This record gives sequence, structure tokens and C-alpha cells, in this order.
Amino acid sequence: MIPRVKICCISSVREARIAIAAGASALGLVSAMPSGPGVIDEATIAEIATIVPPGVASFLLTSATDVDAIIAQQQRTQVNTLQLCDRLERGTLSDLRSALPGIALVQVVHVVGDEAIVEAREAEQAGAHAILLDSGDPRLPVKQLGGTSRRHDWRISRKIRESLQIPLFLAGGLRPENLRDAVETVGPFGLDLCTGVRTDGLLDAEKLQQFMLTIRGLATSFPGTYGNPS
Ligand SMILES: O=C(O)c1ccccc1NCC(=O)[C@H](O)[C@H](O)COP(=O)(O)O
Repeated sequence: MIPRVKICCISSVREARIAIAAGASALGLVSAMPSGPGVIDEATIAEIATIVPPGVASFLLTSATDVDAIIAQQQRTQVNTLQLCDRLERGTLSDLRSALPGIALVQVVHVVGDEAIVEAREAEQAGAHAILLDSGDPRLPVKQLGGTSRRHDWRISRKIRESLQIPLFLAGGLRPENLRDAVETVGPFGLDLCTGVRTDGLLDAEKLQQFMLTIRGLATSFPGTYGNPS
């Protein structure tokens, strides 16, 4: 299976069109965060969401930890996928599923150590449709919830992938040069990247093209990347 590609930190309709034309399966739209380079305002997120065609997912990245606030964000922006970059503190994934049928829920787990394995399993059991592994650190005084351009320990990511039945996205420091290693080591359902396809903060069509060509050149199949088919 060739992994899906999610291009994150999309900052304009123009960047969205570039990513879609290059073959991205999903676009990441980053709302207010405690830190990071990719934040845009909600009006722009809503504008971009309107031009995303069927078959391409529009992910709203949120740092909110209150279910009611997250529901309100989805209603304002009309995205089809919510990426929860932090742990919920008020309400549950099950509450979100009930309130927003048809909206996919992707729980981010930051791989800081082995405890991420349990965290990912708990999110699956709580109702996440997919898990996204990233390299932030929510324990810092100013939380890092993504956009770090750092890799984490992909051996832990592989263990997590093997323990899940739901799709796994891998994020954090991905670029054309380490793509093969990432896919062979982790075997993710999808790859998510922000800084690796940007130059001076802007989406770089050439880097993106290089990334997509490298992905398509990966002829190997990776059994088990989407649970167990039985
Ligand atoms: O980019 C940000 O500002 C950001 C801040 C907080 C959460 C997520 C953020 N970016 C979106 C992503 O999820 C990135 O695609 C992901 O962290 C990978 O980023 P990178 O390592 O730069 O490829």
C-alpha cells in the first residue's frame, strides 16, 4: 500500500490548490495554537474548506480541549475532519461522534516516550477514527502541539501501528530524503508534513513534487498498515 499524503499548514486557497493538484489526500488547516509556524485564522480555514473537492479531506487542527468549543469550530469552518492536537479535558471523543456524525476524528499522540503506546490505544478505544503520531511536547510550559520539523523515535511509532486497528498517520520532520526510511520503519497509513515541503514558510511546488514522486516510486507493499484485513 502506498501511504496517503496529508499536506499540513496550508495557508491560502492558492496553497490548497497546489497541494490538491500534486495529489494530496488531505489538507491540514491549523487554527489557534500555543506555538508553531502554521496558524491561520478561522475565516481563511472556512474559505479553504469550501474549495476542497470530494475525495480530499479537510483537517481542522485544534488545540481546544473542550468538546463544545471544538463542535463550534467545526460548525464555523465546515471542515470534514477534526484533528485534536491535545488531549480532551472536557467531554469525550464519543460526545464528538454523537454531536458530529460524518465528521472524522483524528487524535494526535505526541511520541515523547513509550507511554505514547498506551495513549494511542486509549484514543482508539475512546472512538478516534485515526491516530496521528507527531513530535510535539504538550508537557512544556508553552505547549508544542506540532509543526516542530523534528523526528521522534520511529521504533515506538511502529509498535503503535502494530497495536492499532485504525489508520495511523505519521508526522514530524518528514521530507523527501527520509521518506523511504519512515515508510519502511513505521508502515503508516498516511504521512503528514508541513515544513519539509516549504521554502521560507511557503509551500514549495518543486519540493512537493519531489516528495510525491518519491512516494509513488515506493513499490514495496506494507501489509498491516490498516489493521488486520481478516
Ligand atoms: O504548524 C504549526 O504551527 C502547528 C502548531 C501546532 C500543531 C500543529 C501544527 N502544524 C501542523 C502539523 O500537524 C504538522 O504537519 C506536523 O506537526 C508536522 O510538522 P513538520 O514536522 O513541520 O513537518
